[in-house]
Amino acid sequence: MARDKIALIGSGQIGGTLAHLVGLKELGDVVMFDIAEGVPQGKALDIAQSSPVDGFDAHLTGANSYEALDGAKVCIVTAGVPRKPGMSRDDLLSINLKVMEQVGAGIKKYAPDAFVICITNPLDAMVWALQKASGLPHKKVVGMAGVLDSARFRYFLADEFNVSVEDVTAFVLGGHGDTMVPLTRYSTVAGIPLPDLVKMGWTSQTRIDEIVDRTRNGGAEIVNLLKTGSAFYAPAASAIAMAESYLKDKKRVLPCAAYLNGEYSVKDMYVGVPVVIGSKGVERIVEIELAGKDREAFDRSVGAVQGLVDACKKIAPDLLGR
Ligand SMILES: NC(=O)c1ccc[n+]([C@@H]2O[C@H](COP(=O)([O-])OP(=O)(O)OC[C@H]3O[C@@H](n4cnc5c(N)ncnc54)[C@H](O)[C@@H]3O)[C@@H](O)[C@H]2O)c1
Ligand SMILES: O=C(O)C[C@H](O)C(=O)O
Repeated sequence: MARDKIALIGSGQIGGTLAHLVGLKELGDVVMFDIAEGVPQGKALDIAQSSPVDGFDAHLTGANSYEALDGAKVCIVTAGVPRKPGMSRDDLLSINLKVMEQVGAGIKKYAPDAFVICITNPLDAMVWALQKASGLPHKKVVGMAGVLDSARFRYFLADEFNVSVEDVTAFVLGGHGDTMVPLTRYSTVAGIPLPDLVKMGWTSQTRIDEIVDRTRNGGAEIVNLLKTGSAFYAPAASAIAMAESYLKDKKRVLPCAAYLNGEYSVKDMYVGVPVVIGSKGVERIVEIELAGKDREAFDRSVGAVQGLVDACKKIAPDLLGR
């Protein structure tokens, strides 16, 4: 059986980690694409040379031309620039918007049947622009952020309770920015929601509030430590979970930036909500009940994403006609 082709558009920190994970997990053959000459070729060769040691079979190549995407089953987009200390993700909007226009055109021409996962920031606006620029169906274009933000929340909670990360579930919804919404009511240890764990004396509301705050600032914490760029191991692992659910039709329920057309009372926008990912792409939007403070926080977050999408529309009005 021929292996699936996975195209990684952007071969920087996340792109390289993605290629390595695709190999280690034997998810398919990899084509790494970048505008930097030699970088995708060098990384692909380096990772290919690790395959005899780790015992995986995958064909890895690098390219500087969009033709290399031809026939890709999955495209994962990290092309663009990351932020540095003192910057917000939103500061990347105008530079990365131009990149999304180029990448969208490349995908439209060479990989129109692919499942596309966007990672480039500011995420919710960039996945919106990428869908417009590529013209692919909404259910085949999705953004990665919620899996990462929820993984951070899960990790901090597991650490707080001194339990396995495997037994902690969490959902972080909304936009991938300072307004993201970690949902305590839908976050659990072995099925026990966080508010019940507070009542049981496992922790205090103050500690939960501190963990929520750390989760919201999880990206900036790493940017400030690295100084030269942003997180890449956990973001790559998160996108791989989404790609794997598509390739293996696992139908995992994952928080992703998905296109909403009325769900959650949001129209024509990508925002983080739980979705089912299977072989058809985003197969279902899971509409959970949001009440009180959670609903207010979600609406505030949607407002922030709307502001970024409006900025995209101003900078690139031609995207709207697509
Ligand atoms: N959604 C998330 O949760 C999340 C998490 C981490 C990082 N990010 C974002 O992902 C993006 C990539 O992060 P990184 O750490 O891999 O950055 P990086 O700088 O290491 O890699 C980006 C790559 O994109 C390439 N590139 C730039 N313009 C391009 C173009 N027009 N066409 C093709 N390639 C192009 C660069 O040459 C570089 O190799 C950033 O925007 C970052 O903010 C998002
Ligand atoms: O924080 C960033 O700029 C990168 C990414 O969005 C993250 O959350 O790690």
